[in-house]
Formats: sequence, C-alpha cells, structure tokens
Amino acid sequence: MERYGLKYDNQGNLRTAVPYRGTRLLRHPMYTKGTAYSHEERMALGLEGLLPHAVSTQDQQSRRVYANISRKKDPLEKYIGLAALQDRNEYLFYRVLIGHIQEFLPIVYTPTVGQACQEFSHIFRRARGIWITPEHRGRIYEVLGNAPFDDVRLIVVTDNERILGLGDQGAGGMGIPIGKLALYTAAAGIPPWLTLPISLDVGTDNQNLLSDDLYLGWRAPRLRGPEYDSLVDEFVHAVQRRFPRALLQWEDFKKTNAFRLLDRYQKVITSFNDDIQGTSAVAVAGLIAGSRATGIPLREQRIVVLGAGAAGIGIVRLVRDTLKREGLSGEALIRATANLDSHGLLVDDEPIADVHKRDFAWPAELAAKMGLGKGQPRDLLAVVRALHPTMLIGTSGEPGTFTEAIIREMAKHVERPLVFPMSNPTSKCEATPENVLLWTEGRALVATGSPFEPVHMGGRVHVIGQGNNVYVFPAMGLGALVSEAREVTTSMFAAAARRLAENVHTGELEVGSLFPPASRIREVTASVAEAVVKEALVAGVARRHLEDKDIPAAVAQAMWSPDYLMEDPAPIEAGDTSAFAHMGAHFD
Ligand SMILES: O=C([O-])CC(=O)C(=O)O
Ligand SMILES: [Mg+2]
Repeated sequence: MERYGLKYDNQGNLRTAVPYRGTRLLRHPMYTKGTAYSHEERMALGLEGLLPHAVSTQDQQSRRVYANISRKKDPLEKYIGLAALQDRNEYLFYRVLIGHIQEFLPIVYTPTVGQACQEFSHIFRRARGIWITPEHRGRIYEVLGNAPFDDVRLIVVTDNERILGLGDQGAGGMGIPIGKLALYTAAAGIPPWLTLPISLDVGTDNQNLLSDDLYLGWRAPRLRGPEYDSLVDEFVHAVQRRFPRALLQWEDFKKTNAFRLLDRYQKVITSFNDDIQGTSAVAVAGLIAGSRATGIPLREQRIVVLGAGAAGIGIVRLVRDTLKREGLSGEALIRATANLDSHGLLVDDEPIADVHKRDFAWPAELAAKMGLGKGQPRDLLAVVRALHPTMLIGTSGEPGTFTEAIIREMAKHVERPLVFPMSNPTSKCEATPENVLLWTEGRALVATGSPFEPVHMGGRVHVIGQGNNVYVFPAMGLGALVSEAREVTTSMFAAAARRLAENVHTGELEVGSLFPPASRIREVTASVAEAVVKEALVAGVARRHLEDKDIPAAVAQAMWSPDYLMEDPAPIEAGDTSAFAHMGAHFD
C-alpha cells in the first residue's frame, strides 16, 4: 500500500526501503542513524561490528554532538563543525539545529555564513548542491540530473554577486543557498531531500578571489549581457523540465539582475526574490508591530529608507502598497515614504537612470515644498530634519550611516522612533542597537537584520528583534508548496507580513522586540505559512483546493521532523528512489 508516497506493508506498518547495507549505509548522511541503530537493525543491515556496542538514542547523540560543537569557541569553527555534521548525518544535524536554533541560527546563517562565503575556498570540505558554470551551456538539464534527489521541490539559487552586504563572493556565495535551505528545513520542516542549493557560477569581478590560487570557482570575469541572460534562461527552463514542481527562490543577485529576473520569470516559473520581497515583508511586519507598540496608526507613519538596492526598493514598494490599502493616496501616499541612495533623497529633478529608483523618486514640487528642493541638502540628516520620520530603515550596506546626529534629530520629533539598521552581516549594520538606544535615551524600538544581544540600559533590558527575511522565506516556500501555488503574489507577502506582526506577543513588544525570538521560529513559520496558503487561495493562484478550516492541518502535515524512522529494516531494494518518501512529510 502506498499513501502520500509512504509505503506500508500488509499489516499497515511503515516500510522503509533502504538501498544500502554495511559501510555504505552507515556513511550515507541521509539514511544513517549512526550509533542509534538497534542491535536488530545492525544484524539485518550488515552493520555488526562496525559500531561501538552501545545503542544511543537520538537525544543522546544530539547531546554528544552539541557538547562537541560547544568546545569550539570561534564561530567559523562552529560553522565548520555543523557543516561536517550535516555531511555525516542530516537527521542529527537538524535535531541539533532545531534544538538549539537561537544559538545556531547566527552560525549556519547570518552573520557567520557571510564569513564562510568569504573564506569558502579555504575552509572547503565537501561539496553540496549544484554548480552551474558557462561551460555547462547547452547541458544544464543534464547537469541538474546529477542532483542527489529526483523530486526537488525547493531551490535557492544565487549568482553570488551581492552576498549579504559583502558584495561579489564568486563561488563562495554557495554558502547562502545552503544556509537558507537549512532554515527551510529547520523552520518550515521542508524535508531536506526535497531541497537543492544552486550556484550560477558565472565568474567573479572580485580581484582578490581571481588572484587566489586556491580559489575554487570558475576563474573568469563575470559573464554579462546576452550571454548571462541566455545562460539564466536555459537554467530556468531546465529547472522547469527537470523539477516541474519546484519553487525557485532567487537570492543575493545584485539589484539590476534581481529585478530583471524577477520580472521576467515571476509568471513563467513559481518563484520569488527573497531580498526584494522577503525582506520587504519583514520590514512591513516591523512597521505593523511598531504601530501596535507605539499606538501610531499605519497611515500616520512616515518612513525613510536609506538604501536603494534590491532590499531598499522592495521595502518602499511593499510599504507604499500597504499604506495604499490603508486608504492613503495622492501626495499623502507619496510623502509617507522617502527613499535615499548614496547621493541622498531620490527626486525627479535629477536624471535617474535606474528605472526602479525612478518609480519611487519624489516629484520635484513636493521636494521643494518640504525644503528639499534642487540645490538644498538632501542627505539623510536633512531628510530626517525635514520629514520627522517615525521609522528609519537602513539597507545601505554602509556601516555607521545612522549617525548620532541623525538619530538624535529623529528622536526630537517622535516619542518612540522605530529604527531598523537592516544591513547584513553585523559588520555592515548602519548603527549598533546600543548606540541607537543611547542616543534616544532608551526610547527607540530597534530591529536589526543581523542578530544582536539584548541591551541593558537604565535598569531595563531592551530585546533587539531580528528583522530578517528568515521570518518570511521559509513560510512563503512552505505555504506555496502546500497550496501548490502557480505563482507567488505580492498579496502573499503582504499577508505574511500581517501574520508575522500578529505573532509578536505583547510581552515581547513590552521589552522592545518587534519580532518573535528565533526560539519560536518553527511555530511562527507554521502560522505565517497558513496565512500564505489562505492568501494563495484568495488570490486564485492555488492549484490545490483547501477549506479554511483544513489549512492548519495541511501545513502541520507538510512539516517534517528529523526523527529516525527506520525502526523496521525493510527488504532492501537497491536503487529505490522512492526511499525518501517514507520519511514523514506529506507532500502529494
Ligand atoms: O541572508 C540574510 O540574512 C538576509 C538576506 O537575505 C540578505 O541580507 O541578503
Ligand atoms: Mg539575501
């Protein structure tokens, strides 16, 4: 009998097809249970004598591994230790990651993953995912066929050009898709054998990498223009053919390509751009939670965004969309958000080559009326002075750009300023939470892209929420898979933002945090995914019909937990590719 791809025997027991025996089985990261094999299993699977005598529970294994990782003091060493665990035993890796998510999120993800990308060619152990270079042109479909699993449902792909705020990292950027997918599994319970990290290694313009003899990537300047476009086009179509049910997440592409590819393929393949759309949903969630905390309604908020890259523009777009739904229109809608690039406020009295920036440039008359006309200062301090923003967001990748003068100026005009230095990793943050709180006498509500410790000030503890797309992309992917969405709509991101904000407890707001703690990420992700499914149905993009009341169960059922399931060693069917289907998450 087979149900949801799960195999049962005639007695109704789950059967597990194990295609290997002996050492091969023991060394296979997706099958092995290591010291957790029972004596019966060891006998049946040719493992006798290959393991020390005692049988550990998964909990004992996880305590052992955790203690070993804890011995390492350097975050990059911990990263290497966790990656090695992932390569040995994926179940145990996820058990440990989920069990210590607050502690290990900053290791497998921002900020340490940034360092791992920078040092990729020097710390390399074992390859993971698929690498596509221009040499694969014409054969990308075949190359994708070398992926370790056949039924891929979730792909995170990068071309490595804008890795966090660290710029072009060449082949090292692969750390990001790997880290993001680890969170898809840890936070959203997407089974790891349904995921695939991909690097489009089209070269690098990072001279340090090109001149490093240990560099592991395709050693050439970046492919650009029509050659780049045609390679990406072949890639997208190859994914569609090879993995027809996969959702594609574009990650850490530089702005122009990020927007172009999103616009071009959004309706061709189920896909979204995490930096443009995921980050925008997180910012809007922070705005909504901030409104709850300060009592200032959304339509009275004034939002200034420093940074006009993929994240900055994406944020202004979704914020404006949100305020429009709140009933703002005309000039009120335009002046509610102001966007600055490195030259200052975007105003249409200057030629703006970049179409995406042009969309959000202020009209000249409005700028002049606000004292920000042509020839007048339009830097961040001048803008804050003129507009009295209630919320200040940084996605500039420029550390220290939220200066004391700017934050103090902002705090003169609002009781509880919302200050979001969102640039990643930590070294790129526009201001430290401690400084922002110091300069505002503890009045600011601060959220950062990278994690920060709580700040103790004036006898109070200020918890710093992490305004990072990690609260959105796993839920978006899970929701899209559960609803079998053919398209990921802006309204799904808006729904995710609202639901995320609702998930912040009053007690969390009271200690200054506008986001839930990482320790609650799994429950929050499930809740946000439910909202995504619901919106996919409303928007008419869901291919699966679900009644509202059935959504929570459908989401819960799709979430895999890393419990070993091979209690009943089944007859061995060599090469049985459905072997992974037994592992528990229910995707049809
Ligand atoms: O990876 C992160 O922490 C958030 C993100 O997408 C980025 O900064 O590009
Ligand atoms: Mg990113």
